Amino acid sequence: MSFSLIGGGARSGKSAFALRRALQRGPERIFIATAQAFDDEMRARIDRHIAERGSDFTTLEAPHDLDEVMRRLALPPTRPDVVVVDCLTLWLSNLLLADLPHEAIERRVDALAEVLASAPFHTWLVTNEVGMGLVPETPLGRAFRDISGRAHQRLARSASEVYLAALGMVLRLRPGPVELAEP
Ligand SMILES: Nc1nc2c(ncn2[C@@H]2O[C@H](COP(=O)(O)OP(=O)(O)OP(=O)(O)O)[C@@H](O)[C@H]2O)c(=O)[nH]1
Repeated sequence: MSFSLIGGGARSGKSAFALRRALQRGPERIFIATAQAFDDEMRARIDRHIAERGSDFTTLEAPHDLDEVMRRLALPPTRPDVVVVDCLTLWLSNLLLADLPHEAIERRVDALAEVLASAPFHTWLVTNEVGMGLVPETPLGRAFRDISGRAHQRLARSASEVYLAALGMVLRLRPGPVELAEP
């Protein structure tokens, strides 16, 4: 079908925007989280998100196998109306931290782009726009920045819509012309 890519910085409102838009689709909604709760602060944050979503979405967790989970969802009998993936960048960092070679990660991004574009439901793919600050000090940080940037270029090529959340607004980059919306 088609997918929307939405990026932005931390607390830019990108996830809330994607969730609101997803609510406008059919009643079978799935939320796929790629985050893992490694400490109490993250656990509390995740619990808040779960409470906010309430019963509007069925939650799946896919910190490493996002591409595989999307492939399975695209097959009958599972047929959601809409899927929200939050977020691409954490999935990429999970793969990097699992020591996957960079080329293998890029192949998985390709596979993800293909399944998102062909799935029989719409997907909102949330991501963090990284790389606009200082050059990261560590090789791992630099690899993450580069892999994220390349993944965004790849995914934007296949996305039917692309949005950027910044300065408390959501800017629609595709389809043009540029449009402003409340975050
Ligand atoms: N494991 C897990 N993670 C979740 C769940 N719900 C949300 N998350 C994670 O929470 C993270 C987003 O939370 P925040 O850090 O508060 O949001 P943010 O990206 O800084 O802010 P926004 O730009 O407003 O979206 C995402 O990485 C999600 O994967 C869940 O049910 N389980």
